[in-house]
Amino acid sequence: MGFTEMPTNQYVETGFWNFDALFVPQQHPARDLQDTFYVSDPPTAGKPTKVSPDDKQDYDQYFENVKEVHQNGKYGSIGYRYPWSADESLRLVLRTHTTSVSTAMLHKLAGQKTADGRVPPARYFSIDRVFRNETVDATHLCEFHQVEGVIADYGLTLGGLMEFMDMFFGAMGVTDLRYKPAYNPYTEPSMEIFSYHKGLNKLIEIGNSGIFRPEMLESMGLPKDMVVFGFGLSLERPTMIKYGISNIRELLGHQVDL
Ligand SMILES: COC[C@@H]1[C@H](c2ccc(C#Cc3ccccc3)cc2)[C@@H]2CN(C(=O)Nc3ccc(OC4CC4)cc3)C[C@@H](O)[C@@H](O)CN12
Repeated sequence: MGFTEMPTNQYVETGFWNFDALFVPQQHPARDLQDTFYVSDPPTAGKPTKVSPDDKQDYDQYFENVKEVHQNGKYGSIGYRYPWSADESLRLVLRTHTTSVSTAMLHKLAGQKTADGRVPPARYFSIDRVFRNETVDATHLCEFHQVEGVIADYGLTLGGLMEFMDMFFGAMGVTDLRYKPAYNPYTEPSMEIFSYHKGLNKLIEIGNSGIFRPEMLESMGLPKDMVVFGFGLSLERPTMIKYGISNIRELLGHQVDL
């Protein structure tokens, strides 16, 4: 479907890339210790800097834009109006979603211009480990594999996102999807995606999606008329359903024949 794989081989992120750049406020519960693993050594990282000589991006301006959009609002948003802390944004975490990588890829895209001076459309995907300080039980571990896709283009609509999700899941034989309004700090509108599972005789949640907010996209320098879809699901849930596995531990480690 034209997606390029994202480089997701870095599990430790700053709060900046995992939360602040996604317009997740510093008081958001997802940033609490009961949800996020913080790395204590080293406790913080330096401010984001150029990743390679051909990196055209102005990271100082990006950092200022993120601070401003949280603290006072920007780009037509009233923001959250709280004193944004640079130190808090530089704390290190085990990434709670691969959307931190999608953010870095979109920021890099914003620095690219085609001959007509426009940021080119792009499609990125990743499938990799994410870490959450969850209470471990039969279906939850402190980590899971997130499948994520991002589509950046001009003139995209919410109906188009639904149509794409119908195609994406349709390719796996999952049809007749239902969409339910949801909330993510970084996407507005957001939708949970459901499908009726004949075997389980009930509607099951098969993913989440949304349109990234201007507070996130314009802060990184993407043009106002560029729209970006994001969607995600896990690898463990479909695997457990497909193979009738009730305990998530059966997916990992040595198989113990009882
Ligand atoms: C803390 O839980 C997060 C995880 C995981 C998840 C949720 C959201 C995203 C996302 C996202 C996103 C949204 C907007 C922009 C960018 C990314 C990614 C993974 C699954 C997402 N879920 C999930 O995978 N369910 C699922 C997926 C597929 C499936 O069968 C396949 C079709 C054949 C069956 C089930 C839904 C639930 O399991 C949910 O309770 C658990 N979710």
